[in-house]
Amino acid sequence: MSQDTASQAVQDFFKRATGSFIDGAFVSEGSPRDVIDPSTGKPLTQVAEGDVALADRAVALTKQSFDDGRWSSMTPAARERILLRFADLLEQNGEELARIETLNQGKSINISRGVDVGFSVDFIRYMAGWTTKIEGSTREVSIGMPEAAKFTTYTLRQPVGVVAAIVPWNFPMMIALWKVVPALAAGCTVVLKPATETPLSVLRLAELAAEAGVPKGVFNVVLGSGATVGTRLSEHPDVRKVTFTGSTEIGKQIGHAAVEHMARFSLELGGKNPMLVLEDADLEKAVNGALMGGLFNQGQVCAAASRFYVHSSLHDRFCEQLARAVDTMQAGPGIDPEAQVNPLVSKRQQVSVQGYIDRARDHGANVHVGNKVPAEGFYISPTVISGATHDMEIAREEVFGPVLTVIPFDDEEEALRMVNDSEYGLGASLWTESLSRAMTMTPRIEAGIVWVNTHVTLDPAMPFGGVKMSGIGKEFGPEAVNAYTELKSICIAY
Ligand SMILES: NC(=O)C1=CN([C@@H]2O[C@H](COP(=O)(O)OP(=O)(O)OC[C@H]3O[C@@H](n4cnc5c(N)ncnc54)[C@H](OP(=O)(O)O)[C@@H]3O)[C@@H](O)[C@H]2O)C=CC1
Ligand SMILES: CCCCCC/C=C/C(=O)O
Repeated sequence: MSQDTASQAVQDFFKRATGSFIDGAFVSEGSPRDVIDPSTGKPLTQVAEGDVALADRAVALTKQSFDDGRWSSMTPAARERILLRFADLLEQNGEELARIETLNQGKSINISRGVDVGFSVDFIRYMAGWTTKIEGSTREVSIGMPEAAKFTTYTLRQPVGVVAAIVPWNFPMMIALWKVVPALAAGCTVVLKPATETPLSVLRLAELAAEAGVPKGVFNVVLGSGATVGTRLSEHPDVRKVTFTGSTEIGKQIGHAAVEHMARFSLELGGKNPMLVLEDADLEKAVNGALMGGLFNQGQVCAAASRFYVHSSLHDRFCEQLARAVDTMQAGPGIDPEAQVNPLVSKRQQVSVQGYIDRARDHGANVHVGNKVPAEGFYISPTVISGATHDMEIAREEVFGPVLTVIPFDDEEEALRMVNDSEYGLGASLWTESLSRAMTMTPRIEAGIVWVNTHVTLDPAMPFGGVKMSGIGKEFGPEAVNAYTELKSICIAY
């Protein structure tokens, strides 16, 4: 698709996408809301937001589409073919989707093309394969009464039913797919609520899923606020599984609401992800890793590196090289592929991140602010903080912005203690040239994923999800599909 065609396709889509996508069509009723371009702060388009009544209607249709078996009773091979077609359509319309994501979220078009679209296409193809590989097992049992009857037992994995997916604004389309595709692969039907700020790309996804052959009503998108639509979806008695990515605070509320009706839930929550740079690390690799792991998507990544424990022999050079790098980065809208610094998603996020930086300065840390950024739009210049201590807010709380906080250490045991001294446990990285140190230290780090000499490297086959306050459950791999199934035991006497 040429750039001009893609640009025209985006404008046509803005006209069509008037609101939620339910039972195969856009719904225009509801309260109008401007969708903002973060690079200007001005409206891109407008959508109608739904309310509790629309959420109820969407759940009812999603339940009907599960109960009548239009999806769950299809053969696994037929579902797999539809999901593969969905991946093909995403790829064919990739430039349009990437533009929608960049215009709405603010991120670099390079990330939208390579990650939000590119990774998603690979992810769907990987997950489609599991559709035909969902397995139970036979079990040898020792049940008594051998003279009266013999027994055979086995397990079945069956789709859990209606899934509610509630997703954030940092990777609106990709994180939605991380939930919708394994759920569909398992035979579930899905109602999805995007973040208020970023409703657009998932609406286009829903259209493409329908075009690929996902039957009407099997994948619905309801727009609306977290307080109304989000709360209703998480407490709705017909929802059998809630899957959420976002803040720990809201994750806890969703977990409590789901437990009220014993719905299953998975929570992919915040992080305060450490990068531990040992004395023998390759400094250049570690600096590049910090820039990538900490500033990718303007640090609006749950697994972003945000606290850096660096051996004191490397600390000053590490900080200097980070500072030099941020001083040269050019800011601009995400749609400009040359711009290395892009706006954050919203004014709210800009204000929140700036607050963390200002308070770190007030608490006595050294704050090095990078190259200047435009006054219009929601920009924050990449910032390197040194001279902070491990107990300061900036070293403990999730900032979710382009802020790198560097803390020196001399003793590896003390560094490991600081790494683990966090309520979070999503991702962590260890930087060392010693295989032996890597093998010894990685099991001791409290995180769902530990990288060595890399950070935020993901693959659809590698389980992803945190420990402690970073969440419950895993995305990716066969674990993700199994998380949308119930395991049933069958026991036959004969
Ligand atoms: N793990 C991650 O990837 C993410 C972590 N975060 C962290 O959270 C901070 C705040 O971001 P924020 O956008 O407020 O995150 P939230 O957790 O509030 O939002 C995530 C999603 O949950 C919805 N939601 C909000 N309240 C409820 C509710 N009571 N019941 C059900 N759903 C709800 C939101 O809807 P709505 O948009 O309408 O409020 C959105 O769709 C960030 O600074 C960051 O630290 C944020 C996003 C992603
Ligand atoms: C595939 C490269 C990076 C993806 C980043 C994923 C972030 C997830 C999240 O914030 O939840």
